[in-house]
Parts: sequence; structure tokens; C-alpha cells
Amino acid sequence: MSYDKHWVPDNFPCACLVTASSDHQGGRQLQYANAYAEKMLGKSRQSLVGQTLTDLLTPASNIMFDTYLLPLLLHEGVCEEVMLDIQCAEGQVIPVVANATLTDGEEGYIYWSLFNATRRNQLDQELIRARRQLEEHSEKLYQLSVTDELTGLVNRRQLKRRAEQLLAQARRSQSPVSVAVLDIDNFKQVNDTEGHLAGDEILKRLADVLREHARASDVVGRYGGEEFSFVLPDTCESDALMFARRLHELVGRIQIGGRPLTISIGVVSSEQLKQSINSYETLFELADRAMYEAKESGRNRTLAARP
Ligand SMILES: Nc1nc2c(ncn2[C@@H]2O[C@H](COP(=O)(O)OP(=O)(O)OP(=O)(O)O)[C@@H](O)[C@H]2O)c(=O)[nH]1
Repeated sequence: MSYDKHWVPDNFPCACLVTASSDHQGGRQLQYANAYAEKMLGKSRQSLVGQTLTDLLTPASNIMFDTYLLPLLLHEGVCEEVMLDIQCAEGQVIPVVANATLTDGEEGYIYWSLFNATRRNQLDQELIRARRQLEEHSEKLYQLSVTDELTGLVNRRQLKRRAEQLLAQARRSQSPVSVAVLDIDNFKQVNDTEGHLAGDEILKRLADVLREHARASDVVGRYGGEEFSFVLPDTCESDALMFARRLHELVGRIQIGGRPLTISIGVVSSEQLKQSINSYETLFELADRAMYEAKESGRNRTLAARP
């Protein structure tokens, strides 16, 4: 089997162009274009020969050509995989991957191959879109994994994680942190008399009050059931007690069957503990115990833990 070597460039699946490196257009004037170039550019070979590469490139690609591609080519004798945009006959712009080699130094020819990169760019765009969607999905999944579905507050897992972060910061800055645990009083009765859905509504309204009462730096979450917890950075015990007093007032504005909602709160401040045992677990346990003591001593009150 043999082939006609004059037809070889016409069978390549890319635009093959030749320019003379020393022409008066600075290596831009086309001397040759293959059949693929005719088809891709929508121009006849006759009209292409004599035109310059500058005529074919978009303004941005011309800047790339002048400032990067041509100097590199003249210096290195080769340049590979440079993205350019070609303006075709109908005004359509085609992205291409350009490779070029320079023969015989400055007096020689430059051989160009321009691969149509339209599909490659489309695939890139699809990959970027798919990656963005994956990021959005994983962000949604993350939010679901750290949020309590009913109240929108952070859930127990996230509460612990954020609390440990705040405690680590507080240890470094040697500032106090307080933890408050609060529980709705006689909530079973609310469910029994008003129904479970009304109970859910109360939990949501209480969560709104807690969220509004919290400072941006506080962490407030639903620990489980009708039990909630606050982590209050830069807050000593007396400030935490003041905070709890205000909370009783605000929560009391929620009415159930004509009666104000009441809560019992236990608070503890890290000041009262040795640095080494300042874990959220320890602080929570102490505040929880104080909260149960508040229940036992009549409910609707706050007690400070006495470790
Ligand atoms: N509606 C609703 N009720 C819940 C939810 N989680 C827990 N509960 C209810 O909260 C009630 C808690 O009851 P108990 O543990 O007996 O406490 P209590 O009635 O509040 O009494 P004290 O805590 O002693 O004041 C139970 O009836 C649970 O079913 C929830 O997501 N929605």
C-alpha cells in the first residue's frame, strides 16, 4: 500500500497551516492551509493563503499570540497546547489547541496544528457544572447532618463540636465560658392536652426565642427532646445567670392554653473548674444536674452548678 504524500496533510483531523517565520508580517502570513482548515474556518484555501493569522484570531487571542506564543516559538522553536480562539467565516468563534514548530531557525517555516477544542471545552463546562452540583449537594448534606430538623438549631453532634472549639479558644485566651442547659417544664402535659403537633409548634417557637436571644458568638442547639443547651463564650457565672433571667422572661411570653411556657435552667461556668476538666461533657453534665435540681425545687427557675 502506498499514499500520495502531497495529500497527507489533507487527511489530518486538524487544521494544518504553514507560515514563513521571516515574512514581513512577522511570521503570521499563511503560506499553506490543509483541507481541514478550509472546512473548520469556512474559507477556501485560495482565500486563506495570503491572509495572516492575525486576521483569523480574536482580539484576545492576538494578544496571546504576540506576547506569549510567538516569542516562545522564536526562542524555543516549539510551542505546545496553547488555547486560542479562531474567528470563522460566519463570525462563529472556535476554541482551538495550537501546537507549532519552527524549522531552520529564523529563516524557516512555522508548522501549525490547530485542534478543534469545542467538544473538549463543552466537556470541561459539564465537568465544572457537575462539580458545582456535587459541592451544593455535599453542602446540603452537611447542613442536614448538623441541623435539628424540627427547630433548625444545631443538633447535639454539632453542639458538642462547636462547644469544644469555643472551649479550646477560651483556654488559649484564658477567658470564661458558661454552659446553660434548659428544659421545658411539664412538656408531657402539653403534648397530652394540646397534641403532639402543638407540642412541636411550641418547640419551634422556643427555638426562635433562643436563637434571637443568643449573641452571634454563642452556640445554641437542641440537645434532644425538649432539652436545649447554650454555650456562652466570654461569660462568667453572674453574666450567665443574668442571661438566664432574661430567658425566663422571654420564654414566658409563649402561651400554652392561656398559661405561660416555663423552663428550668442549670448553668455552670468554666471559672469554677480546673482547666484540665473543662470539657463540654463535664460542663454539660454539671449544668444538667443543676437543671434537674431546679426542677426538683419547683421548676421555672435557674440554678448554678456547685461543683
Ligand atoms: N411534640 C414533641 N414532643 C417531644 C419531642 N421530643 C420529646 N417530646 C416530649 O417531651 C416530653 C418530655 O416529658 P418528660 O421527660 O416526662 O418531662 P416533662 O413532662 O417536661 O416534665 P419535667 O421535665 O419534669 O418538667 C415527652 O412527652 C416527649 O414525648 C418532640 O420532638 N416533639
